[in-house]
Amino acid sequence: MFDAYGTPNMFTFASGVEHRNRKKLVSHMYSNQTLMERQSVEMVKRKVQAFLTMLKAESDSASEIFTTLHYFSFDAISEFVFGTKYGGTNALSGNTADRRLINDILDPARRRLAWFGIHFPAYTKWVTTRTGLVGKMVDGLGLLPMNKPFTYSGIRRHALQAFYQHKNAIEGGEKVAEDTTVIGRLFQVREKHRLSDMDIASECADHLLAGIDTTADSLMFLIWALSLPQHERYQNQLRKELLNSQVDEAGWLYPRHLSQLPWLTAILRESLRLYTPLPAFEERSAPVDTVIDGFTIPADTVVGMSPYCMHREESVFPEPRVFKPERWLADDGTLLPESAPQNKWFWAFSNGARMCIGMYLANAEMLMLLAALYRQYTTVARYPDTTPGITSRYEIFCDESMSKMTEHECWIDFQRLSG
Ligand code: HEM
Repeated sequence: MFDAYGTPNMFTFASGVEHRNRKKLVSHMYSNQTLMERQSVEMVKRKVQAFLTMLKAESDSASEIFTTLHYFSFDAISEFVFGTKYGGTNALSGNTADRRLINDILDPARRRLAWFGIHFPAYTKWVTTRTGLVGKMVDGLGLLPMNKPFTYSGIRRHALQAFYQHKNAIEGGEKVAEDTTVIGRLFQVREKHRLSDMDIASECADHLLAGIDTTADSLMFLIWALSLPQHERYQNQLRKELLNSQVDEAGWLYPRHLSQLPWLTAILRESLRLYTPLPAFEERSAPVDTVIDGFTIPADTVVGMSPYCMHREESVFPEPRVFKPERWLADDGTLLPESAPQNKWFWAFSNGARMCIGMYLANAEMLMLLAALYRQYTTVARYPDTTPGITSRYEIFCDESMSKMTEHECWIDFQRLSG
């Protein structure tokens, strides 16, 4: 589904070898070590600062956090993939064209398109790629699962334009593609690994798309959950922990310390457990017969696991529908060890060879934003009886214990702490 410009990328390669070779080219850029050492941390700090500035400058509209957190994740991932000069966006600081690109994902018809893409891939590919007279006929006969423009088409256009800007700049002798960006890294290795223009463009577009909704939706559900009256004690606990933590001279918590703060990490884990933004079945198949736990799985059988189901396994997560961050803490208040069953069943970023490459980047964005936000603000859900809803593949995903839901909308009142 996420081929871009008709060219497969890491996410869509069916072959394990092609997938592995491509992943190796960029995986070190996404490692925790590299992210913490490089300017990425500074980039995330700038985005967090821009988010807080927007909260003050546009306090009315910034309260709708489905949208504003998309600006945050979009600006962060676009700079990580493309840098600041060509392709990095400025939605947080008010660039209207960049903000408009987010509208790309709002049309509910995208779920019908996703359903067709999964169940009738060949048909969907054919009808959605017709142009000219045939394209007009396909459209006129109502054969398209979704009216144009399709989901992500504006963002894909933006990514393609950024690719050509880089290419032209490099050919003109300009040094723009530093090795700190994904596109820079791919241009560096393109000769050795025989990457075509569209290989690079498709890979970059996919990383851009993969880093927007996921991070924004996760943050939205977390802030919403912490802002419900019944969870006030967790918000207070988090704030206490943050205000007691060491900060640098500019008032930032040290990024390396963030993932060791028990309440911050426990709240993030619990939110990703209940509200993982990709809850659906993750399909896998093997080219040879495989024996797992004594069961023979014939070659090419599609198997999979769903984070939604794994995260609601009652023997591991008692009262699975309840938001309980303390389930991630030991009796002495420290975080559970990595070997604890809860951690083994935690599947928000998947696992194995195809697991999320952006996990550490997403964690850095989420932890830094939450730490800065809850040191300065209290948050209250404006409609505490209403869950926000997001699009996950072809389902709407929301908190199923609430009777009301609004899709793509979440209102939070931010109150600045005095002092
Ligand atoms: C909270 C945020 C995120 C969550 C929960 C998440 C979750 C996931 C999951 C579950 C997968 C596996 C999907 C499958 O196998 O069907 C995945 C893959 C992937 N994610 Fe993320 N993701 C997040 C953020 C990011 C970010 C910021 C990036 C930045 C580039 C990213 C890039 C990718 C890529 C490229 C893949 C494909 C990896 C591969 O095929 O080897 N993700 N993600």
